[in-house]
Amino acid sequence: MSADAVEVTGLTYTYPTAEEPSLRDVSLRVPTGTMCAVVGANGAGKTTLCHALRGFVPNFYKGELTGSVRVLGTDLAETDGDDLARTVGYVFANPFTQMSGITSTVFDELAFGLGNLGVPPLEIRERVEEMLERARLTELRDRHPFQLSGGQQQRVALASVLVMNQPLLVIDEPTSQLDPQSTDEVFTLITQARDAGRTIVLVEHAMEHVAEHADLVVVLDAGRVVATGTPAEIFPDPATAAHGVRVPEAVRLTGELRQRGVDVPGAPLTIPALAAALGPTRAGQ
Ligand SMILES: Nc1ncnc2c1ncn2[C@@H]1O[C@H](COP(=O)(O)OP(=O)(O)OP(=O)(O)O)[C@@H](O)[C@H]1O
Repeated sequence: MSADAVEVTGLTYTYPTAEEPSLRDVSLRVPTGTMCAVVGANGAGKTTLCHALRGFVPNFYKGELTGSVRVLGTDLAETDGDDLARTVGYVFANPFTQMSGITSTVFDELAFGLGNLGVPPLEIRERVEEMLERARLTELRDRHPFQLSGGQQQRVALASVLVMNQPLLVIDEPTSQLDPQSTDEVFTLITQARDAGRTIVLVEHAMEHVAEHADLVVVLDAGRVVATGTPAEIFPDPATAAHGVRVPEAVRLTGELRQRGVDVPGAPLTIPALAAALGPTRAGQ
């Protein structure tokens, strides 16, 4: 297998009803076992890029696509839907879209995809029980998925994909409806998946978490990749905010402190790192 789980080369894509391309000559590589965050302003093309990694673009949405998308070394143009379902797990931004719509409990919702993949019933039970536990969903196991709150549905949607163990996970805004504690928990689950060797492509607006956990950040602006690098390379660069990306609070505060003449060493990305950079005496004053 290639060392890169994702290799996108010269990808340009236009939706059937659109006049302009939503992705323009996009090239990017995501090494296997890493977490890549895709960031950018509204309409930059983040979801469209996610769709391309799962083949929804152009197979479902149609439209015009040039360039290539390779996942785990295979060109998606030569892969059928069943193979892709085994290879790429996809978490939609709207959990309602994710729900199968035919199960009546959270337990069955988590089991649904495994059943479709032909996993034996005993193994399904074990894997679902373990996932419910890890995702702190055990208390909701007998509830109807449509009777849950938006945030609870979002956690169920993520868990129903994580339980399938595909090697590539494409996750579109998994924390948009979550409170801070649930957001932390979701990042724990995602980083555990990465640390277990799975590759993650993530669209996320919680930049503190992106800064702390992502290995790679790709900045999109009007369908183009305008920067790629580590969080430490991307966030302190003034060009990033100029592309409409909200930077972590620590980066903004560092800028303000420096404008006021405070010497902040390094490029802290998180509040604890900023406090540490300021040193025990100053932080304690
Ligand atoms: N089904 C569609 N048909 C036509 N145009 C579309 C379709 N979906 C998205 N677009 C257009 O493609 C561009 C990129 O949209 P996309 O949803 O990928 O951006 P995004 O970065 O995910 O935005 P957001 O942060 O608001 O979710 C936008 O100009 C949007 O209007």
